[in-house]
Amino acid sequence: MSEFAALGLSDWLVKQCQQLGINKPTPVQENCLPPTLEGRDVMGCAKTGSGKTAAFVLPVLQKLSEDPYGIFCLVLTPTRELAYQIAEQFRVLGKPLGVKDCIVVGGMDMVTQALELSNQPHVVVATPGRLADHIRSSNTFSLRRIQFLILDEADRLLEQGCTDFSSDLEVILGALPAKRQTLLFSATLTDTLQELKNIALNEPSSGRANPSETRTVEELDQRYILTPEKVKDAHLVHLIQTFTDEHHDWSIIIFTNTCKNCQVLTMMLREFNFPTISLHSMMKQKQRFANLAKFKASVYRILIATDVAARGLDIPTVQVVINHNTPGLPKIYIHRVGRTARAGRNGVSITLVTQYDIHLVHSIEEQTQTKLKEFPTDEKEVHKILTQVNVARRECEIKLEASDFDEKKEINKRKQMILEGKDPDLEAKRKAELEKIRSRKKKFKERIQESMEQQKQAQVKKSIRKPGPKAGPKAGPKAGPKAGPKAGPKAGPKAGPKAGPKAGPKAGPKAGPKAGPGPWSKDHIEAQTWRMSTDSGRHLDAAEMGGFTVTFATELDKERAHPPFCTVVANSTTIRKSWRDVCLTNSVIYCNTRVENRHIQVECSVSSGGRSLWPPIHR
Ligand SMILES: Nc1ncnc2c1ncn2[C@@H]1O[C@H](COP(=O)(O)OP(=O)(O)OP(=O)(O)O)[C@@H](O)[C@H]1O
Repeated sequence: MSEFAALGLSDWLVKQCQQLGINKPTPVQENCLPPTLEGRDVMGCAKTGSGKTAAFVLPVLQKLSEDPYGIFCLVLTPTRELAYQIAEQFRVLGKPLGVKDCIVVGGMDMVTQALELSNQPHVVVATPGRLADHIRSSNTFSLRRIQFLILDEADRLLEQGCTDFSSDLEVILGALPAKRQTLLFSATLTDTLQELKNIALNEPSSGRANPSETRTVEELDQRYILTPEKVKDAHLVHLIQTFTDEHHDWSIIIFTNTCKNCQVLTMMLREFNFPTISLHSMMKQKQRFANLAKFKASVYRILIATDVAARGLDIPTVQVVINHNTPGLPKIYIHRVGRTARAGRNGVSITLVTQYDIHLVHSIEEQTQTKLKEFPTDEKEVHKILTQVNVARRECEIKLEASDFDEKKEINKRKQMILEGKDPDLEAKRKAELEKIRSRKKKFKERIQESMEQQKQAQVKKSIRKPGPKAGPKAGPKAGPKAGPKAGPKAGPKAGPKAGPKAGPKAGPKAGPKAGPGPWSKDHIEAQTWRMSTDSGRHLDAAEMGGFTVTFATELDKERAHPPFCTVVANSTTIRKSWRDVCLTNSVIYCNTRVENRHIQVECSVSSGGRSLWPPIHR
């Protein structure tokens, strides 16, 4: 007797399995088949590529063959591609039974789906959003008699990721009978265990093989490459070149974090003549299916995808998975790398890690209980192509910006809002209002910070003015230590506006009256000068070169329309600098003259379009 038969599977199904090369049950099938056939709820948690789909398809088909009617079974899954893959398994394994299935996913014609649903299919495979739409809008079908509810990638369906299924699930669960069998499957069930148990209603049998073992398969060689962000693409091109040179029949999936990045990388790799195709949620559904079909048929050997392809896809030819970005969550990593090394085959995963992602690698290693090994690369070769690759990428980015990619994104967003019953224009208005409030708050905060900074600087200035050993003999008779016992307290905090003229022998008439107490007075400039000198440890040099640090970027930013000019008078020499120069020198204005004394007299003003901008109080 075959091992499948020993688990309680009917002869016709055992034969069907054998025809498909499924001879010996995998551990998850061994654990899940008997309780499902007994009528119990089941939670099947097993590694990627371990045959979880057959673990629920086989018992459902057996039960269906005993009492066939429609709609008998509902399978929910997070992605459209996965829905088609599951439906195919029902069709292939249930061929002798003539199983009628119906796929209900977004991006496809709703009327056709409604017609198919009303024809009482045996099995409905759906993504939650579209099925909930049908339940809300139509009464031509009923899910009240279903025997099986299956949540594939159950943890994804329950978590609140970028797509939140919770409200759709509520609608769907409300349309189902309480008396049913619920089967929950994923390679990463642990995080959402309690919610899953609630959905299962009856205490579910756990189909987990061994909870303490590693969470990725042994056949997977898990590697990483530590790289600076800007060398990442060169590493990617080099890796693909190496793999395609060495293996003609290998397929590669590259995961990246955004649709735009996916598109840019696809364009860039095509520039290097790699047969590349993409899969992301901003593509039309028909295009998504077509691209996946071409990749499965090895017409294209490289698929660049977002996490829309991270779960469930079963493509045996995939030998390599490259993570162009390190996944933020270990479970996303587990699913991504699980696209290779499936059903006992070998595979390699390579994660490109920047210095900022090292902590992510640590948590991946902790969760998977596997240490990632470094992938040996020829750095010299990578650096040889660095400029070429980065230029190609930039060109592709420019091309994409020139296309209507961002516009399409907006249109898709609007469509999504309309589907969710929201008014896109109203939402846009609300968003703009929110943005205004946020920016007002931000400006307010900045102003407070600025004034605090000014207060601090004023204090620094006052403390500098205190006669100390550094002000020394050059600071003039009154400010220096020789000024006698009274010099200290007078030059101290109470010295205020008078500190300017008394600070040194060259204080001169110009500096005197204008050196008011306000934050934008030239005293302020001096304070800044001193602060910069001491901070940078170039106390004397800065003064000798006549360098003055002036902090006015926030004030000037508002005036970009008329490029402002900055006029500095240092020891009677006037220099005029354009705003651009000031920017380029990091707000340090350098005088042309060599200054003999550290106590330089400075006047600084900034004007724009004939108007004086700075300092606002004194000029
Ligand atoms: N008992 C078996 N013996 C050999 N191959 C099997 C067996 N059961 C399933 N398979 C094959 O293993 C492959 C992976 O199966 P499946 O897609 O169900 O994995 P999975 O556990 O659902 O993976 P994932 O977690 O990535 O969704 C399929 O190609 C399937 O046909």
